[in-house]
Amino acid sequence: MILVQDLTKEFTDLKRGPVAAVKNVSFEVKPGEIFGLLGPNGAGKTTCLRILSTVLKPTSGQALVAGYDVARFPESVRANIGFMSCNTGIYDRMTAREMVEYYGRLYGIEEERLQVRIDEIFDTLQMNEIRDILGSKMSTGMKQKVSIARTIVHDPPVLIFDEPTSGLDVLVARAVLEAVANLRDAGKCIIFSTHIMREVEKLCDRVAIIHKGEILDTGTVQELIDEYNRPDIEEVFFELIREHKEKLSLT
Ligand SMILES: Nc1ncnc2c1ncn2[C@@H]1O[C@H](COP(=O)(O)OP(=O)(O)OP(=O)(O)O)[C@@H](O)[C@H]1O
Repeated sequence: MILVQDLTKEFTDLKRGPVAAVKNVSFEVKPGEIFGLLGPNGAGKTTCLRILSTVLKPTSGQALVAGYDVARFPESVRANIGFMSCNTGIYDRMTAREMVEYYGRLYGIEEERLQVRIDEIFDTLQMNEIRDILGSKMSTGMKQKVSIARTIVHDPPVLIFDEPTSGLDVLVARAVLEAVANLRDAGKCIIFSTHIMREVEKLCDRVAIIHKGEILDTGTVQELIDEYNRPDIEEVFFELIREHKEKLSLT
């Protein structure tokens, strides 16, 4: 469903010169799987997800999403993905239902089907009590539910979540994680970036640890714990980053 091979993205930064935000990254994500990208600030997670969602073009390498090459068939890729970050916008002057309808229409969903789909989503995400509330009157939790609803309104097979719980309180974050897990159980192919170890432990079927644009290792949480003989994923993470920093300082 997602196949990334040797993906590299370089930016030209006025102060720092050329910056390789993503370096020869490769991984695969299957339907019914949540693949985590775990990395500190500036690791390259957002750049990688922006390439997958066709906002940025790769400098080299290849990424296939739902069978389409992101550089050659961006429109087909966009029809097959839903993208959500922590600051996915909510319009103040629209109600929850109007917002989800608006995005459904942008995706060209035929009206009758759209209404059925929205009823279905509002039931599953338990949003019926907020359907007529305006964006300006919503709590953060309500806004996040609307963001998830608009991300999945066209029922895409691939979902991309870029730190979706950033800045949320524990209750709202938990509801978001539950919604993501339910989408996985419904067979979606999900990529999920985070710097929160607990989210990886609870949610991700496999995880790639990323630092300075490079994937340092990939596996299930248990595989990584066993491979590095550490008590938990946090310790694996710090060990890998320490080794990588050491390696970079020698080159
Ligand atoms: N448009 C740009 N121009 C120049 N450098 C950029 C640009 N976008 C990102 N970078 C650099 O690329 C690197 C990776 O950034 P990216 O935003 O992908 O990291 P991240 O893992 O998502 O971190 P964060 O959690 O802070 O968002 C950083 O060094 C960043 O400064």
